[in-house]
Amino acid sequence: MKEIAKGQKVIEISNLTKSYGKQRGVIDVSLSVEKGDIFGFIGPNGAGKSTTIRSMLGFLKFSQGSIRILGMDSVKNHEDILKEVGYMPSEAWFYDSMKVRDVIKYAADIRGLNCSSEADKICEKLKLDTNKRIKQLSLGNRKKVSIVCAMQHKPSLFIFDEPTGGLDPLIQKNFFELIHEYVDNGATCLLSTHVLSEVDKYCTKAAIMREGRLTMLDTPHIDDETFLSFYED
Ligand SMILES: Nc1ncnc2c1ncn2[C@@H]1O[C@H](COP(=O)(O)OP(=O)(O)OP(=O)(O)O)[C@@H](O)[C@H]1O
Repeated sequence: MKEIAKGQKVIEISNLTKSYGKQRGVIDVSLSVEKGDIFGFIGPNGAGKSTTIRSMLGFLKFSQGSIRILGMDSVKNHEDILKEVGYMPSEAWFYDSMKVRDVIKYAADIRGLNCSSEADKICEKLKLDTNKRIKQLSLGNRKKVSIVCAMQHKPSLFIFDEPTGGLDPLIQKNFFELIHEYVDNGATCLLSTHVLSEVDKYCTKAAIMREGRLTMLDTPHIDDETFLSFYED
C-alpha cells in the first residue's frame, strides 16, 4: 500500500472539464478526498459521476484541469495509479464460460500478485460460490465477482461505481464491513451511489453532481426529502 499520511489528499481534482464532442460531460469540477475518507458521490443519472471517475483513472482524455491520485498525475502516471487503486465499474464484463475462481485469479495475475488468501476471505464474507461459471450467476453474484477483483490486492484507494445494486441486504452490510476494515488499515474509498442510506450510514463526506457540476455537501447525513430534492429539476 502506498504510504500517505492521514489527512493528506488522496484525490485532488482541479477544474476538470470534459466534453464528449458537443455533449456536456463535466464542467469545472474541483474535489479533494483525504486519506481515511469514505466519500459519497451522488447525483442524478447523467450528472457526470462516471465521467469524473473515468477521468481520474486516466481512461478518458479531458480538455481542461488536472487530477492527482495518491500524489500522482492521472495522465502521466496512469499505470502506476491503477496498481494502487481498486476500481469497480458500474457494469463489469467477464468471459461467460470462465469459472468465478479463474476470473478472480486472472485479475490477480494481471497485477503480478498472488491474492488467493485475501480473495478467499472476501468470497466467504460475500458468500460467493467460486466454482460456478460466470454465465450461471445472477446479477448480484456477478457484482460480487467485480467487488472481489477490486478488493483482493488491498489497494490504497477504492473507487466503487454503484457497487451494491443487486446485492441482498446482508451482503450489502458485509460489503461495508469489509470497506471499514480496509479503511481502518489505511485505505480510502470513493463510492458513487444512488442509495441515501449508504451515504448516511457509511460515508464520512459527500458531494453531489448535477448537470456536470459538483457541490460539496456540508454533511453526508441528510434526510430523504433533502436527498430527493437533489434529483429534482
Ligand atoms: N461515451 C459518451 N459519449 C457521449 N456522451 C457521453 C458518453 N459518456 C457519457 N456521456 C454523457 O456525459 C454526461 C455524464 O454522464 P455520466 O455517465 O458521467 O453520468 P453519471 O452521473 O455517471 O450517470 P449514472 O448515474 O446514470 O451512471 C451525460 O450527459 C452523458 O450522456
